[in-house]
Amino acid sequence: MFLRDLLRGLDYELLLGDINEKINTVCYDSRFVKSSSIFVAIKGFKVDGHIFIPTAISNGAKVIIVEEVPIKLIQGITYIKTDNTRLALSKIASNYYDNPSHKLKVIGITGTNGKTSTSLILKNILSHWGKKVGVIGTIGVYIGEEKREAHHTTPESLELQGILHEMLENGVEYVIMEVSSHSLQLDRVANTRFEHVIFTNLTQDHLDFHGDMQSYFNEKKKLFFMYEGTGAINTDDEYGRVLYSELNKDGKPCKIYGLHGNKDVYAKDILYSIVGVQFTLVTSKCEENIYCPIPGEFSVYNILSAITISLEEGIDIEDLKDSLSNMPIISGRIERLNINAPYEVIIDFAHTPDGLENVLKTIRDQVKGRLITVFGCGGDRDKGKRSIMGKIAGELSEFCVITTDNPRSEDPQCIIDDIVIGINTTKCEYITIVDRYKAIAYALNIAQEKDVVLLAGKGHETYQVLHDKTIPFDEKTIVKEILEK
Ligand SMILES: CC(=O)N[C@H]1[C@@H](OP(=O)(O)OP(=O)(O)OC[C@H]2O[C@@H](n3ccc(=O)[nH]c3=O)[C@H](O)[C@@H]2O)O[C@H](CO)[C@@H](O)[C@@H]1O[C@H](C)C(=O)N[C@@H](C)C(=O)N[C@H](CCC(=O)O)C(=O)O
Ligand SMILES: Nc1ncnc2c1ncn2[C@@H]1O[C@H](COP(=O)(O)OP(=O)(O)OP(=O)(O)O)[C@@H](O)[C@H]1O
Ligand SMILES: N[C@H](CCC[C@H](N)C(=O)O)C(=O)O
Ligand SMILES: [Mg+2]
Repeated sequence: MFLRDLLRGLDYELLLGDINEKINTVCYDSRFVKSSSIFVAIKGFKVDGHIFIPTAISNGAKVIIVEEVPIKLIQGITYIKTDNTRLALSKIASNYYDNPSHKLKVIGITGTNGKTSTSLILKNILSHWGKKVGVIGTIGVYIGEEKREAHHTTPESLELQGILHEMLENGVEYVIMEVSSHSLQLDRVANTRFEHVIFTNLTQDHLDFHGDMQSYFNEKKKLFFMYEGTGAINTDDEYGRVLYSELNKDGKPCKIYGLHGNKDVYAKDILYSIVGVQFTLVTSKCEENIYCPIPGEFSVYNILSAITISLEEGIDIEDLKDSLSNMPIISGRIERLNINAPYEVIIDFAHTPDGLENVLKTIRDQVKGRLITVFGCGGDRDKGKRSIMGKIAGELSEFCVITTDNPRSEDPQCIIDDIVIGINTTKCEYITIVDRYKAIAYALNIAQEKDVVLLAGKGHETYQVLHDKTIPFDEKTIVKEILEK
């Protein structure tokens, strides 16, 4: 492959060398550079990738893409300068893999909560319809039914374009992709063509990274300048309404969904139970009974967004109803464990104030005994959400066990102290136990007939990230192990 082909569509300045250079691979990490690579130097949050240029060259890089002109340019090496190397990486990666997103129908989902859940609902609908589907998100990457682990919710552009290319080679027609705000800010999804996009909601999270809600919203909004088909927006959400009014002004095709007021797609006569939801779906063309075995009001929102896109794609309503009623459980999303005990244990990924409030309210209505909540908050992430989550858990539970989530580089006790500030504003009884295994054991030990124990925050995760290592931590196995003892 020639460098000139990889640079197609990119604004750049040739500092030295030749754009007819032959290239084998593209890298943004000097440690993975091989002979005849392009090395893209990225100014990171921790280090400036420009300092690794000499290492990249000694590892075989023939082309260096920079934001800043290096002090010394070496003859025989091609140097390209561009304003934003993360953005350049996305362009080069898309060209390298022959722009796979242009040959796929990529559906992007953004919002604070509900991306993973919605992506898996949509995957099931499209698969049931007979399509081969790819999914890229928090739980992993699916190519059809083959599943792989993922390090990010939305991968770096080079990996993303590689995955899209592989999906295309494997006969995938539709790709459903969670688009995180980090990925929008860091140009991981730039130069990707989206067919449809979904906005689920926006509530507090990631303010450690974005600073404030407006900046967080501005990143999410970027996805809505990247689609060619339809944008589906939850306008029960206040940020969804702002987004819709901005797009409407520009005449961009979008459909709104929700539970309240005038919507293109909405639900009425909703019946909630611990095993699922039932409602009447109303659109301009139909009024149909829908059942889906995923509980909670938030699930109705996720289902409505998936329906909105499915109808845009022309899926037959009977097909749609059939796939929704046979929906498998979503791992770690309000998942009831199959255990031999007089009480229930539910695992959920709620790790934001809104997510926790939603899941607690959903369970609250169904609990005949006490609701015992075991939760913590992640380290090195938005500190402001901790006391809010403490208050919410305290207001909606009979008892809380405050413990560790993924502490990362922080002291777990300090994270717990932040949560305690919030729970102390409520009347809820609680205990703090740093060790999450012991915290779960404590909750199961005090649980009585008809109680529900909610383990919130880790959902599908099978590990715990401590300051110096990642250890196996699978809550489903742990609960069974504790009950067997
Ligand atoms: C905050 C954030 O997103 N950081 C991302 C960012 O890292 P960074 O800027 O700190 O990178 P850095 O370590 O300073 O390195 C700068 C450059 O030097 C290069 N380097 C570094 C060392 C070396 O020896 N040689 C070398 O070339 C690096 O490869 C990099 O290109 O660029 C990296 C490369 O793409 C990402 O892996 C990294 O994700 C980190 C690990 C991360 O944890 N991100 C999370 C917060 C994230 O993205 N989460 C969202 C989900 C959020 C949600 O729930 O909604 C996600 O999409 O996963
Ligand atoms: N539409 C929704 N609105 C609010 N809360 C939701 C919604 N859907 C799911 N939740 C709650 O939020 C938790 C996370 O849901 P999900 O994993 O689908 O979100 P996500 O957007 O993918 O999160 P992440 O950003 O961590 O990838 C769930 O376990 C549930 O408690
Ligand atoms: N995608 C989310 C996952 C959080 C999961 C929770 N268990 C935690 O570690 O905080 C994030 O990176 O903020
Ligand atoms: Mg997710």
